[in-house]
Amino acid sequence: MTAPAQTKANNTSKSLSVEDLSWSVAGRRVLDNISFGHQSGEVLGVIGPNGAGKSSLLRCLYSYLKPQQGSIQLFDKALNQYAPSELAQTLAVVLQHNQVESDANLLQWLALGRTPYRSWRASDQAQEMAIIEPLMARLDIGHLAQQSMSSLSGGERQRALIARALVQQPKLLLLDEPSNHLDIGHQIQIMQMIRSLSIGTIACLHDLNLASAYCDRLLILNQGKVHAIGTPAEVLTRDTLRHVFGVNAQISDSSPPYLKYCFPQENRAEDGGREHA
Ligand SMILES: Nc1ncnc2c1ncn2[C@@H]1O[C@H](COP(=O)(O)OP(=O)(O)OP(=O)(O)O)[C@@H](O)[C@H]1O
Repeated sequence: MTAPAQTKANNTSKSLSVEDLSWSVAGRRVLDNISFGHQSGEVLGVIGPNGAGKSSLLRCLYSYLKPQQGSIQLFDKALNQYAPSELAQTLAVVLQHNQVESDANLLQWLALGRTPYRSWRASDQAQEMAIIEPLMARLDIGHLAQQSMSSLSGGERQRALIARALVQQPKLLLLDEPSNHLDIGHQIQIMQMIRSLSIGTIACLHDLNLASAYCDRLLILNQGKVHAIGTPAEVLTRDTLRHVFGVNAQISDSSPPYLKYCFPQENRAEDGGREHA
């Protein structure tokens, strides 16, 4: 696998700061006292087993869910102080489930990503195309420009969604499973592209090898709590894999570390002590 670029975090300035965040639903605490910072420009991967709270955390970060406790500062301003259009110029989100209800063709649909920047005057189409066309080329969807959104394959639609998020020209990108629906070639292409962006990214990822290869730091969530946060080499340990994910794996000494799973798994979670109540 391609070695990652050097760290993207350009300095110690924070784009996002989360303090003591908790969110409960139906009497259950799904997110429990979460605190972390995101450095400007860095790629932060959020990993953890199914149900750990990754998507819920992301939903809090783009203001869809309102945590009952804690604070979120986005570029030094409280998230709940952002007006909708200001937030759309600051954050772009790609969700895990990528259904798109639209009869528009890809190009028309991508142009809607410029809505937060449009005034009452006619939009500047030439300027919008200068933003959209290079992104279509970069995401390998230029040949689909005239095709209707409803006819795209799952992988094409996923790349279209990422392009649409970037058309917004956000300062921070939130991605929930960006490699969903993608073949391995496009998974690597997307992760490499994310690394090459000048803006920072927070991405929920299930593939720990992709996360290790392409993220500056990883935040491991387990049962709604931060289990660990640090570089892939710091947090991807055999103990964590066994206790959080319930798997046995060999971890290379290389940087970033590469995981090799042991098959068959003789000591799965039930025997290996996953941190379940
Ligand atoms: N609106 C809700 N009502 C009830 N339970 C919820 C709600 N939203 C999330 N949950 C529960 O909170 C837990 C965390 O869900 P979440 O989708 O955040 O996990 P995740 O880490 O993203 O999981 P996955 O890897 O499977 O996508 C799950 O047990 C889920 O069922």
